[in-house]
Amino acid sequence: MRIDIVTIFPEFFSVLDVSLLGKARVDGLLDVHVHDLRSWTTDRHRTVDDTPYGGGAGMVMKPEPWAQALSAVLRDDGSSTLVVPTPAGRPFTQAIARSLAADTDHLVFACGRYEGIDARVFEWAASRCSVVELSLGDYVLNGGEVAAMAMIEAVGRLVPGVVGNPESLVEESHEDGLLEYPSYTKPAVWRDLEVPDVLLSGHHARVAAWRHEQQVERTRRVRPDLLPDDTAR
Ligand SMILES: NC(=O)c1ccno1
Repeated sequence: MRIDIVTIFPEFFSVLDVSLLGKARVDGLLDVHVHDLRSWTTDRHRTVDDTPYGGGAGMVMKPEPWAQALSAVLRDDGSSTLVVPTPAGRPFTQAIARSLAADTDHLVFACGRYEGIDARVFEWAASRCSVVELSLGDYVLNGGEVAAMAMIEAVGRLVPGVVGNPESLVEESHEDGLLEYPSYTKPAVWRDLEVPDVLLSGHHARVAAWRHEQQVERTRRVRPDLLPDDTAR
């Protein structure tokens, strides 16, 4: 999978050189390129923003640098997906992460700052690629970079080969519509707190049943909204 990121803070994404995603880049599983939006400005001050039409506080990102930048990174065949992290987007979920990891091989992240990017950029881009506006949650960040980083990690880790043991991707929160069960490791007793006996029983069927019960109980307690209506909440 190729990932292009357009931002005015390219240094923000140096973290993509470490850990699993960093190794995936070295292994050629992820091909990540970070671009400075200001590379596509033409004035001495490398201006990327201006005052909003209609008035209001803050500044809006100018359309032309974005159009130049996206023209340089979007594929000509329309196969790119432009991801716009924004609080005004659809909620980013594990299902969306799975879909992006499985169905796209080129993601372009447009990281806005200030009050956002001139809306015409996305109208223009929609004739050249799929445009998806996605929100990390119902809160506002100072820009799209933190959200893009989270989305890149959530999608990148699902690309085959990035996570060493694919089994570890299966029993995770939201993979089956439930929150994950609690996990334990040695010692069996720690500060007078014991690991549940069933996990020491070696009885795989009982362990599996207990873990599912824990998932349902935790989901009912913490995220009842995730449970189907016909499940007793
Ligand atoms: N909630 C979000 O995804 C977001 C992106 C930029 N600011 O907030």
